Amino acid sequence: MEKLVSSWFNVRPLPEAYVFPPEQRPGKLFFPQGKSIPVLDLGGQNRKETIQLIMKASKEFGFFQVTNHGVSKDLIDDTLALAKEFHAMPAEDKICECSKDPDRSCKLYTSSGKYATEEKHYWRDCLIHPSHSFEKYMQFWPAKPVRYREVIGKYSIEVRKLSSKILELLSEGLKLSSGYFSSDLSESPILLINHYPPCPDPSLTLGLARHRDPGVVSIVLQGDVHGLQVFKDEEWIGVEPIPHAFVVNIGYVLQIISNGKLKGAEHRVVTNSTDARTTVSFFVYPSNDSLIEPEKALVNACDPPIYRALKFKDFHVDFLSKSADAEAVQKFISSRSIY
Ligand SMILES: O=C(O)CCC(=O)C(=O)O
Ligand SMILES: [Fe+2]
Repeated sequence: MEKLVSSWFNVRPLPEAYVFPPEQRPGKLFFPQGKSIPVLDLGGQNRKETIQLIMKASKEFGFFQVTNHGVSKDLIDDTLALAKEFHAMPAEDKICECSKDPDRSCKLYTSSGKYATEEKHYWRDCLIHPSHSFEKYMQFWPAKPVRYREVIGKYSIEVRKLSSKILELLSEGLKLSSGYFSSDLSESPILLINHYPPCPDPSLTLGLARHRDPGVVSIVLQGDVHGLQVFKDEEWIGVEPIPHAFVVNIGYVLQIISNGKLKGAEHRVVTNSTDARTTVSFFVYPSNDSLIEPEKALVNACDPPIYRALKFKDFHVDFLSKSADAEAVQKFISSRSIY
């Protein structure tokens, strides 16, 4: 395997393979206070009001944070601690812990996962595995650190409940039936444990390139280190770390189902020179054979489908081949596509 950045991050200067062309570099790393993505209190009593706020945030930003979400602070702290402990292990141990499944359901990679073919590498290592079902996949999760399966198992259950709560609010806001998303549309969630070590020159490189997420929604635990940014009105907005809050964003699948009423926002990760940043992303994914298309109840003669029907696996394979290129993905999913 190519070398994990966490194994050599203190090498100086930043190697050429990580230096992005000037137009893709992060530019300003710090942003004036003021512009920020919405923060929603999910513990509020008024469900109607919560739905209005979540719909407004999903339409205008495609990104928001949630507090009072029902996942305990202790579990969040334990999860982040385990995530950091995993990436702090020696490379041989990490590789060994992620090599148990011949079908590679659990993988450790560096950069984007396309190391051999990408032009530049990202300053990031990533552990990725299915979050459910436990019966099928937990046996392939890392068994070291020793509490990994116990803590990440509990976290997977709680964050999945939170995703269902959020999807219930969104389906009500879209006037879809209750339980709309608790179907094959949310059957195959995955977890990514991202790690961005301190970087010798954060102004020249990226932790993750500008992208939209592929799934229904993503729920990200970003800890207390800055780095995530959202592109809004032609500028990058930093997502302020709020202790124990989750960052939620709309993925392509929900954009397609809602026929563009809700839109995924482009985001990226910048690095810093002093603090390692470890984050946990939970992606709500449909099963591979789910048909993803604009929901019939949301289209009509005046509002025709702007996306075509695709099996999730076909969309996903294509997405992975062109994830950073929003225009290419848009072309592929468009109802006017000539594929
Ligand atoms: O690490 C982060 O803050 C965000 C990660 C992300 O965008 C992703 O996993 O798709
Ligand atoms: Fe993302």
